Amino acid sequence: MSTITVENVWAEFGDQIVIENLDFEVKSGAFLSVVGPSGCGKSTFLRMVLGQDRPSRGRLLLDGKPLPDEPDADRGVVFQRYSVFPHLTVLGNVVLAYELGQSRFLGKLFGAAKRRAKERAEELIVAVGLGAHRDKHPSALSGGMQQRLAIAQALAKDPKVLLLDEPFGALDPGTRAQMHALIKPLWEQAGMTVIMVTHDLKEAFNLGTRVVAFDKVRHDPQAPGRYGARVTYDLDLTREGAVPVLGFARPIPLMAAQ
Ligand SMILES: Nc1ncnc2c1ncn2[C@@H]1O[C@H](COP(=O)(O)OP(=O)(O)OP(=O)(O)O)[C@@H](O)[C@H]1O
Repeated sequence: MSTITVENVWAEFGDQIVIENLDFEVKSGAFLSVVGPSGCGKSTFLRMVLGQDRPSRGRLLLDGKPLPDEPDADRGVVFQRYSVFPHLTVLGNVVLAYELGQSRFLGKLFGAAKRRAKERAEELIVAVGLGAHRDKHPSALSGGMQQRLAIAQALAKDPKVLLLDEPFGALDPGTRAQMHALIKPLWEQAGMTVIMVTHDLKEAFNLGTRVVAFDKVRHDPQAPGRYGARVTYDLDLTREGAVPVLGFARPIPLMAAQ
């Protein structure tokens, strides 16, 4: 199980409100796509779920328990540009990620556990299509291959929740399509809950079981930071004839919202 509850969550930086009052639940095993205009707080939301940022108000729960305030093995993440370790091979990078997931403080495994780490890393490298490249260093990999490596690293921790922040944004359309074909079965097999931030609506709908749009519904021209983004659309794509739960097609002008 890996249900995420977003309970009255706000993100405020000084007097700038970025996110106001997000309140929804992401079912265990869902693939949630988060879309919205630039600067509306999508990455901030993802960082809060990851534990890199804290909500200024509200709570985030995983299976009913508060998510720890710092990243842990329950949560894997892939960013648009992932900083893999340049001095380690493909295999070395995935083994290290596995070791860090298993032995957080030492970051090292020994004996049978080390052998298991290597076996698991090799399975993952094959699963993401890098079997022929396991001894290469990241500098010898294309952008798409580096993202495959980043995905293998994230999966090595066997996370309950996988967070994807524009993971395919820097890839050409062909490689992007290959990555879509790769991520879907990996998600289905692992039974993880996925939250993916993307600017690409087609990608959001192709991969997601649910699409949520963030946007500001109130604007104060005198104080741009006064209002934050909320959920303006929430589409469950597993339902037949899915319809928006909330129907704000466009941001509501300040006067109309009052
Ligand atoms: N630590 C921080 N301190 C101050 N402001 C921050 C911080 N983190 C995020 N912000 C602000 O929050 C706002 C939303 O940023 P965020 O990156 O979450 O948006 P986004 O929707 O992911 O944008 P994009 O689609 O362009 O990546 C921005 O105005 C940003 O400056």
